[in-house]
Amino acid sequence: MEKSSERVTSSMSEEIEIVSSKSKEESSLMYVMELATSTLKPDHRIKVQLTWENVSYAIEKGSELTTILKGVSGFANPGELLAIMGSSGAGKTTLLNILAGRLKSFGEIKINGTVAINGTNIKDINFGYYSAYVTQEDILLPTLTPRESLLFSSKLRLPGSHEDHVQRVEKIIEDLRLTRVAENVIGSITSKGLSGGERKRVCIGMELITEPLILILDEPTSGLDSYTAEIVVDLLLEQAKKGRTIITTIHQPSSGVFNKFDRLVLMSEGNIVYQGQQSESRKYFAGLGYKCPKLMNPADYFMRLLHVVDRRNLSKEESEKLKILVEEYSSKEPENQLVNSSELEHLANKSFARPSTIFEQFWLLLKRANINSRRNPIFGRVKYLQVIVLAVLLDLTYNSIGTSYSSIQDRNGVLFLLTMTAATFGNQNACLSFPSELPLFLKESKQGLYSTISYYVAKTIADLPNLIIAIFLQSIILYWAVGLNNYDASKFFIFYAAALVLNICGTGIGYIVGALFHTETAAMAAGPLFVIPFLLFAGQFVNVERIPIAFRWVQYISPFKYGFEAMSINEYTDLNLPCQSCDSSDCTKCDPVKDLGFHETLAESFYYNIIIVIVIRVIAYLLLWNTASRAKR
Ligand SMILES: Nc1ncnc2c1ncn2[C@@H]1O[C@H](COP(=O)(O)OP(=O)(O)OP(=O)(O)O)[C@@H](O)[C@H]1O
Repeated sequence: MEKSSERVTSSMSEEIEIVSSKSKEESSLMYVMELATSTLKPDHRIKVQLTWENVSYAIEKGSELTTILKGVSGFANPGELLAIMGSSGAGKTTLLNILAGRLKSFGEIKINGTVAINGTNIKDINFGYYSAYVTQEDILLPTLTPRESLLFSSKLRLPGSHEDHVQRVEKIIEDLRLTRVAENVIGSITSKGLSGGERKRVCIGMELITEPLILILDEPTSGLDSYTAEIVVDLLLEQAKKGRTIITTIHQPSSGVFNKFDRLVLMSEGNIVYQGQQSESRKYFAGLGYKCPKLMNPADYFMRLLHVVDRRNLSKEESEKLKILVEEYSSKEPENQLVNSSELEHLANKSFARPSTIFEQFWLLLKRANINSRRNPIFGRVKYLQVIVLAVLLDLTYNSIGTSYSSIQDRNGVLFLLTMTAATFGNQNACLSFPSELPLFLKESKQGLYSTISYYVAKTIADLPNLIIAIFLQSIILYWAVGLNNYDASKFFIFYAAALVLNICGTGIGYIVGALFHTETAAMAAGPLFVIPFLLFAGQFVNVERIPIAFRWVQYISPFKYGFEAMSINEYTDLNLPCQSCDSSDCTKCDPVKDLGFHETLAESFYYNIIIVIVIRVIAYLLLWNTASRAKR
């Protein structure tokens, strides 16, 4: 929310004001006109140098202080690709995240030092306006195509007409050589789709949409074969040639990839032990007595040189080696920065113009969620398969249930099985699909692209059509075949409405579990715990009048109790069933609803369930909002 409000602060008048304070050459009328009418992306002619000075990162737990970064300094120049390498646990990702402004002192984490662009501390400007960050994991919606992903990314980030966005996206598709796969569904590890390299290029493309002047990437080649890794690095070099400042951490580059870096930062145990031109690195280490064999990949050699067996307990040999490397690096003449930050243009505190109102955001998210919901097998094919198989199974088992006394057990069985499956299928499906979308939501929410409410309402609405159709199909297939109450047409529709509300409840509980547990596996494991108590006290397993007093309250908040009750009242009203002991003369009519211990009317059971649906959805929203707020810190 904070960031999105920052985004609004930019206005055309501010842009013009900023321009007027610039050098004579830049404030030519043409330039003013161009900026004033631009789509408010950073001006690509500005060159940005990123510097960091004496950056330290420590974790203070009581009296124990663990220092992860030990006061490191350095710079990244425009037009260059800077690679940060080092042994595992050296502090590469920590440094990268500090440079990207993603880590702040908080609680036990203490961060010191300054990070600046063109001499301005990144804390004093909206760094997100000038920079973009590509995470190590590919955060994408697997159901979308690259073209769709880029188009939504463009529309959510920048203002402009549909044609502007399409043009921008097509240019990126061409630049990132994604034309051949632009219409293919992205897919994921479990569902076939784009290759790892193609997915990574889509991720980079989604960040390049705003034409950032600084691009920061966390291990963009991890998991890729050496050839694909080279393609990705080539693309980064192309972006650097356009004047961008590119910083990336990288794990084990092939020699082909290594030789492409312009500059190199080598880290060990929170220290920088080399910083300079990549082409000079072999010579530098050879000068210290660490000569890389001619036929060996220098990256492998440096990794072996910097490797330590146990970070907390360095051997004597490792400590001595590290001491020499750190001392030699400190005594080295400071590297010529090539671009002096004082010569670079001072950067103003600009923000992106707000691309859309909350309703436009909602509309865009609804369109995206709709595509996702239509193509998502969990909410699509799997859901239909679940309900159809269940309906056919019930048809075959209960076929023409009849109106004998024993049909009461069968009717209760059918209705409760439907209640149970609504709870479990809905819950499971949401537990599987909701957390899988969470990383993208959190990333975009952190970038301030939209509000949690826009996302949540769009997602909730988009998931409904499949549910409405699937439950209708299920009801049609089983209602008459099983032989449920056929008194009049309203019976079927009330049954359908109760089943639908039950399914909406089941899905809603899945959203709660997903928002609480964040990963599919954890949500799937925890999911049943959130439905079993409500099912236990829904009236079938234990007569509601016999529920222990301590647990009696559970039935009042159980959506499955009210759903089962609504279906039972609908089923048994206007249905003449004989009593068990009926001997024709003084036969009293059976009352299975009363036998189940239900007291509400049909309207009341619907009313309470609708309130519960709303409460469940509000709880899921609050949990999601809380997760998003925590991720923004
Ligand atoms: N918040 C934290 N709490 C505790 N330890 C942390 C925290 N953040 C980082 N560390 C530790 O700091 C060290 C450096 O972490 P970092 O992720 O920066 O290493 P890295 O060089 O990127 O390693 P790798 O290549 O294995 O990803 C690691 O030992 C990590 O466990």
